[in-house]
Amino acid sequence: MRRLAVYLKNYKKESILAPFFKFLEVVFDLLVPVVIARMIDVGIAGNNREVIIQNFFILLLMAAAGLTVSITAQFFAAKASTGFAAELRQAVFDHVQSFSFSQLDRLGTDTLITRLTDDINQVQNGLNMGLRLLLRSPFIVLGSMVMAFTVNVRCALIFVVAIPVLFLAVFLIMYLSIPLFRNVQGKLDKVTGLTRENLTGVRVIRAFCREQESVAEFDLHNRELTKLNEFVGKLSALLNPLTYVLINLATVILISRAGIQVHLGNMQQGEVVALYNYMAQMIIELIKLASLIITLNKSAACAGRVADILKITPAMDYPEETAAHTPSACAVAFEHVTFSYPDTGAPSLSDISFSVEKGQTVGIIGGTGSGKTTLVNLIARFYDATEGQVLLDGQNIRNYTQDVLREKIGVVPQKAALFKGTIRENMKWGREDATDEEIWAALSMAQAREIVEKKEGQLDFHLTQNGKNLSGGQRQRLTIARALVKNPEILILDDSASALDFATDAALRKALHALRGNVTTFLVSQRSASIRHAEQILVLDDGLLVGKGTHDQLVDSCETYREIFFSQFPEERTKYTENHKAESFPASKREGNP
Ligand SMILES: Nc1ncnc2c1ncn2[C@@H]1O[C@H](COP(=O)(O)OP(=O)(O)OP(=O)(O)O)[C@@H](O)[C@H]1O
Repeated sequence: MRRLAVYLKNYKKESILAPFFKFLEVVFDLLVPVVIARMIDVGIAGNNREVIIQNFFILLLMAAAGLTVSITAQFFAAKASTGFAAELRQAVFDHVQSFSFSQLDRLGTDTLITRLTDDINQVQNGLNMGLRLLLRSPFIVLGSMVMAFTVNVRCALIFVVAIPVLFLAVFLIMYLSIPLFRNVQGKLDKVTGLTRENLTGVRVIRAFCREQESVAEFDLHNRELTKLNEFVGKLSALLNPLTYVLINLATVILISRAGIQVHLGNMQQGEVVALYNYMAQMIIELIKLASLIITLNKSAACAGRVADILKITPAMDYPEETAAHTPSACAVAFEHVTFSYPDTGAPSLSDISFSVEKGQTVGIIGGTGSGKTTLVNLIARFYDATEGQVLLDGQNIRNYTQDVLREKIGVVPQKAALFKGTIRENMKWGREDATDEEIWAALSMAQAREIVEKKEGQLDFHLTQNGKNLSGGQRQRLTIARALVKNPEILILDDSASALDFATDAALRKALHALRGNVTTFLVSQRSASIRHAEQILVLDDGLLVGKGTHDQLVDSCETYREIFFSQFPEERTKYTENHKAESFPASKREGNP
């Protein structure tokens, strides 16, 4: 909680004024029984009309004043809590942005969504209630006791016993339910995760007729959440009957004691009514306090979860300034790089070494899960190598500031991600000050010009969330264009042409070829045709670099490459086998010549 308090610093005034006005309301509330007692004992008992009317107007005035201060307190509490929640949400969101991919993988998106939304809402709710009621209820309870002493000391002693017993009951329930609220939020993470997965994959679910299984799984987790919520709810609900029983017991004792005192002539009826009123106020306040404590419990559990996120220090640190270095002819080099994803056993890349000259086009090929994406992710420093080092322009990648690094590298990820907004806005993610001409040039190069020209409003065409109003191939071409707008020194296309037809893929490669000299390009692909003409091809197999060289060199020397290539070009296998035979058994040998 203390970690979160800093986000309240801009709302100090509101955080003080809200309980202050609530305190004024308490004062008015505590004076009401005294005025009523005077009305009864002086006005009614003495048949004094003037006193009755006078006190009636005093009560009206006190009610109006009470209402005004109550609304004012509500206003300040709402202002402080909504402002606090907005700042906290922003801070958590900003903090999450600084997490490394490993940290994001480990935490998972679902829990981050719950913490940024539901958890922060619960904290906001708790703060709002806390500012208004946390002081009011104890004020009223203790104030009632003090006022009871001013009315009759003997009877007031009942309050002295009743109040600690009541507080003990409230504390006990609180102690039992706090840890359970954390579990509830954990289960909510699971339900959020399932909701997200099922809604984003709804088409696949329907295509595979998995609706029933999805519903059953959701049902199971939803029921678990409900069960736990019910249990916590029942535990919390105990609070009301428990406080009622205790307070009613105290009331019975109070009335029987006070009745005797009135009978003996030591007390007046109005004073008994006042004492009863104080007891009634206590009941109401304790009930409010009980529900406040439930809300505060929930809110404390959620605040803890939010604070846990803020506590995480970003695993990836960047220097303040990029270290000075002499430019190298080598754009990218890997020196004995090994990489393991967090919490996984075997490394996804083992002892990888290669170097790439500036302006070269590098093809990366290998089977599914062989480590292609992992390798290019290390070039963009989405992850840090577990062992060995990655060099950019002859300098360790860790010595670059984040901005310099991001400026140097343009990445087109495997999954084309576009954002809600116009095409122009999406293209400008590459470079904020890109002109329309530059955007069109990038679109042409990415074979996306025609797509945009056909759309209403062209660059002003509105993309829906995730670019869902485009086809998969169209989205891919736009993401390639976005990376090209950036004009990076190193361009990484991670299987970015997989949804393109062969002709478009070939045209794209031709256009990228024209970039040579300026840009070092990494082309990850499962298609041999896409990388065949690269100056250097890296062949991965199960995290190992099993071949590097040109296409011809690899066909001769690398079994894995040969297999991939021949599986896609079977006619080449026949040619290769024949040539190979011819080399092994030259014509002279076959004819039996020496
Ligand atoms: N975020 C992750 N956490 C844990 N393991 C991962 C993660 N991403 C990939 N892996 C594992 O690392 C290995 C290499 O994965 P990678 O995505 O680099 O393969 P790839 O060659 O790009 O595959 P594909 O051609 O299918 O895209 C795989 O065994 C995969 O299961």
